[in-house]
Amino acid sequence: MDNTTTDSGTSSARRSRSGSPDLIASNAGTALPYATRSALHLKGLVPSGVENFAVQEQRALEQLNMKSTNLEKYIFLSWLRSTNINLFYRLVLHNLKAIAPVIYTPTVGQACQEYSHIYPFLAPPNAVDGLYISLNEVENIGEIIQNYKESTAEGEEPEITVITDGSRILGLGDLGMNGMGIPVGKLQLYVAAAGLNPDRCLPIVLDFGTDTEKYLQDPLYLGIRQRRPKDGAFYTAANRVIEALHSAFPKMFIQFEDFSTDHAFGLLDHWREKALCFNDDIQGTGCVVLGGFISAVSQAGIPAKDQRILFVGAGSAGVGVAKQLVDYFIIEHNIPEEKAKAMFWFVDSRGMITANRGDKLAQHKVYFARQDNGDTQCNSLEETLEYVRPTALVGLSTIYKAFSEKILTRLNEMNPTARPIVFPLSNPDTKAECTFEEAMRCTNNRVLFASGTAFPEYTIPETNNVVVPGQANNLYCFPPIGLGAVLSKPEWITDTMIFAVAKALANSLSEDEKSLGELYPRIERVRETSAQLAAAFVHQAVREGLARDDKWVALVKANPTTSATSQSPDGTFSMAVLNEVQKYMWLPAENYEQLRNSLPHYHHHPTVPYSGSEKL
Ligand SMILES: NC(=O)c1ccc[n+]([C@@H]2O[C@H](COP(=O)([O-])OP(=O)(O)OC[C@H]3O[C@@H](n4cnc5c(N)ncnc54)[C@H](O)[C@@H]3O)[C@@H](O)[C@H]2O)c1
Ligand SMILES: O=C(O)C[C@H](O)C(=O)O
Ligand SMILES: [Mg+2]
Repeated sequence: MDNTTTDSGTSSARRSRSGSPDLIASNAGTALPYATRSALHLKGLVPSGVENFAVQEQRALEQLNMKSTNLEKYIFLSWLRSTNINLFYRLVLHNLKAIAPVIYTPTVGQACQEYSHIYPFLAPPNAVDGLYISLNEVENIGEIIQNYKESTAEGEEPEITVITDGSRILGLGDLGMNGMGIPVGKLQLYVAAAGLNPDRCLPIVLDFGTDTEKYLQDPLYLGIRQRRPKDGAFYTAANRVIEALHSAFPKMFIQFEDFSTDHAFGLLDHWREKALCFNDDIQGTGCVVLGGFISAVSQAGIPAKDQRILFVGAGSAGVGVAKQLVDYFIIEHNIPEEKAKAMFWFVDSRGMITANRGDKLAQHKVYFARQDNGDTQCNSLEETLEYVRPTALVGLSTIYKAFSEKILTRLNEMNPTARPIVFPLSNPDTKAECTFEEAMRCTNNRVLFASGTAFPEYTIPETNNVVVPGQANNLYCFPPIGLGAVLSKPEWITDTMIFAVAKALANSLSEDEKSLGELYPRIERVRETSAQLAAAFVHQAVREGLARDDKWVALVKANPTTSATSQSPDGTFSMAVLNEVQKYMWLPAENYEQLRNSLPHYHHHPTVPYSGSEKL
């Protein structure tokens, strides 16, 4: 029994994946059938009750609900994922609305801040969470990748990685190595929302130091204790890692996540046509906001061309989103680029962004800098609001309550006929520009609202009507983009592929959601919408002639949708492609036999006989 393991053989437990399926599955624990217990010499070592997975799940839910804080829930769920991944995903999928805020924003933000303090004692070889690549080990990247390969099952190369350097985690700043919680959390959403195989998901943190003194001084901090490298050294090291990953796993989809804005654009520009990659904060956010914005514009009560959109925050997210919206006005409303661009104003920490403001603008801000302001400069959001008189306010500033009640009230007054659009998108909730309740109260409940972190429903006091706020979080988009890319394998990811997904998102609202004026599908339906959005992506990748997977190219060509062109995607897809996408999507096993059959077989390890007829 040299390979006995207490792991379920999953991404978080890769190293222990050597052994027979029964050995690997042995942490099904109380669901282990009697015959298997006997064969594995486990008789008497587990309680005698043999349970089915549904009962186990009930116990897991009970234990989860015993935790009094969300951070405790996060720790419990991490432990469950490391010890029984099948049960973990059953629980997540059956309780997505309640659990998403624990494994994702907002709790994941707190978990990252505490990452070095809550790091579990289950370490390799019993659990491998992902790769921690230190700046001082970059020259040994070949060895690190080799170690990783040895820890995975044969034929289970990663098909997707989320990679960060922890330098801009949500709106919380530079968390250094502690940022690993984000790739781990994003990949859980990949599995839950889009059915990526958890064994083929690879979280990576580039542990390149931190400029946050608190972590450098924290005795429990688990990253390297040095300040971040200068730009040149950063790019040399980051590119070296990505080159090595790309050459080891050429088909792997790479998602850049939560890099500080100064490097986010640089990395994307360098890699976007060289590898199958995308930046979630720039492109994924652009996609999700465009999807909801299309719905908001259609309900606002003024023509799209009359929208005046004020962005608060001009980082990777703000500029990424605004560029997607410009494309939308050009493609969909035939507005020339200069006119479309002129529908946008930006405020950053120094006030309204203008070409003649007197400071040297960062390169990514230049495109949107106003040229038509004459001598007018606005130093604050309040002043800019009065100057622009916007119809829409989009917050990607990381500034908590930047949309004060005064700002929201003025916005409402400025738009007596059109419904104002308010998107406070900064994460987590402690950085959100306003709450749903504030936006509703200050606009006489007229607001078209979506936030980055989910806010509670609001009951209108006068009518007792319950209104559900939208969640404009890239969680609706990165899972289907990744899934569509993994399936169709385009040479690279174009803006029009992202556009197709945004359109599919806008199209995905149910009649019920539409009739209630909602801007996003309900989170409970995210698996369904992910499949649709991935199908739209695959169609577009083939339409653009960039898809490289013959099976998907043939399927799309045999089932084309006629309404779209490669330059003007409309998010449509065929049922044939949708059905195939759905077939690919991973689901946790329903019972022990299914779990066992889904596990890889290894050479040199006998399989313990399993009596399929045994009653569970
Ligand atoms: N909802 C989503 O899906 C989603 C996706 C990506 C990013 N985000 C959020 O967007 C936020 C910003 O991310 P980023 O990568 O663009 O970060 P960033 O730090 O590069 O950008 C922040 C921007 O806000 C500006 N700013 C700072 N203080 C300001 C002030 N007082 N008034 C006006 N502007 C001010 C900065 O000048 C900068 O332009 C984060 O909170 C992140 O969580 C949300
Ligand atoms: O992680 C999220 O919740 C969304 C986004 O990628 C962000 O950086 O805030
Ligand atoms: Mg992010």
